Amino acid sequence: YTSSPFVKPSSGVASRAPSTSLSAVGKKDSYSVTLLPGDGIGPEITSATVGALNALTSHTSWSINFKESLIGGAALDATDNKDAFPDSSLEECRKADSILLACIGGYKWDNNPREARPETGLLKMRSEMGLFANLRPAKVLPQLIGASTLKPEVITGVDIMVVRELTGDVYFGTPKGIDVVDGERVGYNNMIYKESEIRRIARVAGEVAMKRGGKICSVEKSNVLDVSQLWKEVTIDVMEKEFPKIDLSHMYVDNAAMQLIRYPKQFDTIVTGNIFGDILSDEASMLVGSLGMLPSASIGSSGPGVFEPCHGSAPDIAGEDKANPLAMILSAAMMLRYDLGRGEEADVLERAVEMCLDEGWRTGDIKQEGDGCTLVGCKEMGKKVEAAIEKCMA
Ligand SMILES: NC(=O)c1ccc[n+]([C@@H]2O[C@H](COP(=O)([O-])OP(=O)(O)OC[C@H]3O[C@@H](n4cnc5c(N)ncnc54)[C@H](O)[C@@H]3O)[C@@H](O)[C@H]2O)c1
Ligand SMILES: CC(C)[C@H](C(=O)O)[C@@H](O)C(=O)O
Ligand SMILES: [Mg+2]
Repeated sequence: YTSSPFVKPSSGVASRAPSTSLSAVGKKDSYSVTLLPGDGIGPEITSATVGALNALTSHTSWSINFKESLIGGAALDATDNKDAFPDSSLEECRKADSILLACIGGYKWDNNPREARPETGLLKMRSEMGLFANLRPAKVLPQLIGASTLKPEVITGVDIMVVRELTGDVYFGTPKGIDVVDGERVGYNNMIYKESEIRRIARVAGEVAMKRGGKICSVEKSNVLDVSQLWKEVTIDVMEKEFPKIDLSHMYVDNAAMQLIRYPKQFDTIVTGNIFGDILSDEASMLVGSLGMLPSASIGSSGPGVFEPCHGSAPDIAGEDKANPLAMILSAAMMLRYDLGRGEEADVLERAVEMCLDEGWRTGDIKQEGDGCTLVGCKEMGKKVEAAIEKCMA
């Protein structure tokens, strides 16, 4: 399709996200994809994404078979609040070629005990499936320059890949809990990284950066934290021995949070731990214009990857047909490229998203007053993407 005059080479969000040697199942005639719609806006954006993928595969010789599974609050509701990621879902995920996840969480489950929270299901999935690397590209599209709260000259041309470690850090460290000590409650979590965990995420960052600008900024807090000191030492060692061409720099996370706003163009690839990556990637979404535009790929050293927007279940707009489905659709493009070995079709999907933006369709999160664009809902945005795909494939 890239030979079609209509399909310009994509400059899309995920297209600068190079495939790594991780996860890919490669080309097949028929792929099985497990869908995890989850909670809140999840079912709405999933439906738009499946519509876009079906529009795409109606023109290809290969197909995708979708099977839905439960995660998050939806799984808690179905299991009498027992499990936010039941074994049946894990099995479905393990045997699929790839997995598309929307988002989890919501007010209804916010007061559940930790083990019965939707978030616990998401963490269980990442951990059980060994998805230690989370790639979160933040590429500013020219069509959305006005959607950011930052000045155009600060964000034009920004193209950052956040490589976030996903199965370690305070998220998983033990001991953890809330105990009573000396008559008062004390809450604690443990920020912990093994050398091997740092080494493998540094390797992913090296691989990713070699296919991008060749520059890595490792973000930590080694001026204060021992775990960050180890992070820094191991990262330096990996780059010196395995990626000598990489231009490696180091930044404390507090400074990085500031620099991302001050001069984001200084960054190419950022490698960082789980909690810092979580925070910095949400921050980076405002360079792009909206959290509703940020896709991600969660991958491990083998088995299927999970492709998921960076945002949550947006309970404030759930069920109102207001959600932006583009982050999930762009996550599907990452799935095509990384897991399914279908880079050309991933280009088409990204190009279709850009065409919709060129045509002026905007969900509320990316609509500006006086921008001359047309406000659409989640469903309609999905249909516009489908129509753009038809034009691309014609
Ligand atoms: N990966 C995930 O599933 C994930 C990620 C983050 C938060 N969460 C969960 O989601 C719930 C809500 O968390 P939160 O409010 O802090 O974060 P959120 O990402 O759900 O929402 C933050 C803000 O961004 C908006 N937003 C997010 N995605 C959008 C989209 N696609 N289109 C338009 N607007 C969008 C929301 O309306 C809200 O105003 C919590 O239960 C949280 O734990 C889940
Ligand atoms: C919901 C939560 C567990 C999750 C995280 O912290 O990783 C979310 O914020 C994300 O970014 O995917
Ligand atoms: Mg987050």
